Amino acid sequence: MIAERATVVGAGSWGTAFSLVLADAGLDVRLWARRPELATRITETRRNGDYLPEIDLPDEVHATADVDEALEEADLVVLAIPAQKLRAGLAEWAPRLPERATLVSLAKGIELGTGCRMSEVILQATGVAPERLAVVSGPNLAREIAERQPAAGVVAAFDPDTADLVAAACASPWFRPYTSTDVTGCEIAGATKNVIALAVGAAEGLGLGDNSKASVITRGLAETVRLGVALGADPATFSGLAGVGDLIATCMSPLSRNHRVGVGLGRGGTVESVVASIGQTAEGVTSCESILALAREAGVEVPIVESVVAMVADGQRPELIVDALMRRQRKPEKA
Ligand SMILES: NC(=O)c1ccc[n+]([C@@H]2O[C@H](COP(=O)([O-])OP(=O)(O)OC[C@H]3O[C@@H](n4cnc5c(N)ncnc54)[C@H](O)[C@@H]3O)[C@@H](O)[C@H]2O)c1
Ligand SMILES: O=P(O)(O)OC[C@H](O)CO
Repeated sequence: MIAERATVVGAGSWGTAFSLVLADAGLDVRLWARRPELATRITETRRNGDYLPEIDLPDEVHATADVDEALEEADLVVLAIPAQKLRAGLAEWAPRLPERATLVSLAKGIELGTGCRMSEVILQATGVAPERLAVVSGPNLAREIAERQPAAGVVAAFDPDTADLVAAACASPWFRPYTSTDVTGCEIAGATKNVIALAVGAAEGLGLGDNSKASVITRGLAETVRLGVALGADPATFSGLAGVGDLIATCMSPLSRNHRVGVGLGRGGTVESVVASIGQTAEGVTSCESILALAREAGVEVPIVESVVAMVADGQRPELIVDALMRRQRKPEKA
């Protein structure tokens, strides 16, 4: 089976960029925008002025705010709304999903309150069989993808045939999807790197240099692997595109919203003011608390995640956090 028609739910940065990926791979794409006026503007200008203003969208991308029109004959339904909004959003979409459509999650977060990964939220909210679900992750900053800069990603699914189907639907000369069956690993890596990027951004905002940032990235990877493995992930996933690949992109790029929020906090801004000034989703801000809760439940130490929670949720100053991390008990690196 091949996918011919896709619906992308959510016309933000990544939903818009991914609709272009699918169109370049040869699919007919419906891009659903929550606001009818945005759908109209995209149709009229062939651009999404709110999120990717300089990018011309291919003719195969059709914007709409009508759920039924968006879903008509969809082979793939790609979910590109923020993690904390997904369950509520799916309540509206679930009863209208085409019976055989494959669902694809793009969100990189962990649900607050439940600790659910996005695949778990989707399965619970829609009741679809796990074989009909895939997750796309990797170092995929929306702007660079939309500019068609060459990049690779990972399509993870419980069923290898589903991973192949979705990979075929997004493959192009400039987007190279690899496949995986480690859904848990890709999701934990994708959500946790956002939190590590907040810490790295804060270090940058404090004026610290590359040694400090590389140290946080590397130890952040160590705690991500510990958490992922405790939750059943394959350790190899974390040295792949969804792991170290995305960690590097998000921690180092000024395009990353999580990195930028971290920089703002390091410079002394409040969470509210920094997040408002960016005006887009920075998943680490909300998911840091749910990731910490998951880690505590699994009995895993995640000191950097804990520090980010102290900074984001408890308003602690980043300088104090650096000090606390540096004063931790010495131990073997691999512990
Ligand atoms: N932007 C990227 O580079 C990128 C890359 C890979 C993954 N992601 C992930 O994709 C997800 C979406 O991120 P984004 O960058 O598109 O965010 P964004 O802030 O750019 O856009 C979010 C979109 O979701 C819509 N939305 C918000 N609440 C909604 C609701 N209740 N119901 C329906 N729609 C709602 C918004 O209107 C907006 O169109 C996040 O989990 C993010 O981590 C983003
Ligand atoms: O802009 P961010 O921080 O949400 O990161 C975007 C992507 O997840 C990078 O792969």
